[in-house]
Amino acid sequence: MTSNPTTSLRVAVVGAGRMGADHIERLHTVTRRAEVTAVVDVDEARAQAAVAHIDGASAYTTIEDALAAGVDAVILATPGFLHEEALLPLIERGIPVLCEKPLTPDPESALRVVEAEAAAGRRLIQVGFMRRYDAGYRALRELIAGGDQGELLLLHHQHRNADVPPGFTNQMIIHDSVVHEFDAVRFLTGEEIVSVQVRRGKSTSLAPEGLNDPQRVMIETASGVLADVEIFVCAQLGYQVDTQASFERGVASVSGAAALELTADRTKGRPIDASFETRFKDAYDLEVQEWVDSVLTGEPAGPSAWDGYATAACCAAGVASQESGAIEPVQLAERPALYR
Ligand SMILES: NC(=O)C1=CN([C@@H]2O[C@H](COP(=O)(O)OP(=O)(O)OC[C@H]3O[C@@H](n4cnc5c(N)ncnc54)[C@H](O)[C@@H]3O)[C@@H](O)[C@H]2O)C=CC1
Ligand SMILES: O=C1[C@@H](O)[C@H](O)[C@@H](O)[C@H](O)[C@H]1O
Repeated sequence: MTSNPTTSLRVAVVGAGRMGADHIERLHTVTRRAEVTAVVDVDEARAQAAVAHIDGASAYTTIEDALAAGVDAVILATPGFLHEEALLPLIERGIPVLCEKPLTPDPESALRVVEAEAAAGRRLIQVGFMRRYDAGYRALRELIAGGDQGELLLLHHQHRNADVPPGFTNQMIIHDSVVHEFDAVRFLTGEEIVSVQVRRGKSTSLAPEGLNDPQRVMIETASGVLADVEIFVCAQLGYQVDTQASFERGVASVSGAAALELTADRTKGRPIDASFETRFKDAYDLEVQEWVDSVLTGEPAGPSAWDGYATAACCAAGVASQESGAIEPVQLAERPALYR
């Protein structure tokens, strides 16, 4: 796209499920300089329902049909294992994409996407790591970079979901959920992750068949910062994503609890969010706005396909460690010049 502040980006949202529907609403009601002109879903009724209240938007069952009608950019919100087959043709056609995380679930397919983009010679893909747009995570990153509290030594993450659908597997707990912490650790420290260890302990009886929940993940960065993650996706209590950082001279916390502490009805406390849609609403809004603006100006700025690949490599180490219990090294290919 050429730089023109009055242009309105014609966006196709591919996948009108839970996250796609949230992005469609955001584009329609919050985002400036963009409009939803197409919704693509293999479930035709779902695509039609998603556009019913949006003037000028049409429903499709294939990306090709939507592109033929004229689209400037795509938000890809199909399940992660379907991302590669959608991304490769979009890269070939030079269409910018905001791809929901994970870029792809495994490093081999993620590297194919990176290589295709590097061959195209320009950044077209932004990955939906929305924590990079959260005010708390941004402030923590600045604190770490500024060094006022001394060196960062440890990060502690709690990532709790109320529940997950049947069929959610041990592998998914890593590449659908912990992938956010892999990216957050890389974002906060500015370092690559060198090893991952996962311990599966006692499991809640409330997890779907075949899922160990919670699990404990230990991450080590290139300079030796250790980050631990409690990932607990059937925690019942609501949606909770918090991080504490221990420095040489202090501790800083990122917490979603913005509400007042209230003492009433024999209870003292703060409400927590029910789901990611509310906990990270401001972050998703900013993520999509900055992506739209970067497409319009032709200056990509958000998390890249390389970030998607590097986190997929961490996921592979995590999945290997779920079986071995060992500290598994993260193997990375050479970073193409496009991402340096
Ligand atoms: N950033 C975040 O916090 C979150 C990100 N996500 C990510 O968003 C993506 C979608 O997840 P959900 O919305 O939870 O899944 P979902 O299962 O609710 O929706 C997926 C949709 O894609 C459609 N679909 C499947 N194959 C398709 C194809 N070939 N072409 C077009 N449509 C197709 C399905 O019919 C369905 O409507 C995933 O990558 C997931 O990891 C999901 C939740 C939160
Ligand atoms: O991306 C997300 C979901 O796909 C994932 O399943 C959840 O665990 C995360 O908290 C949410 O942000």
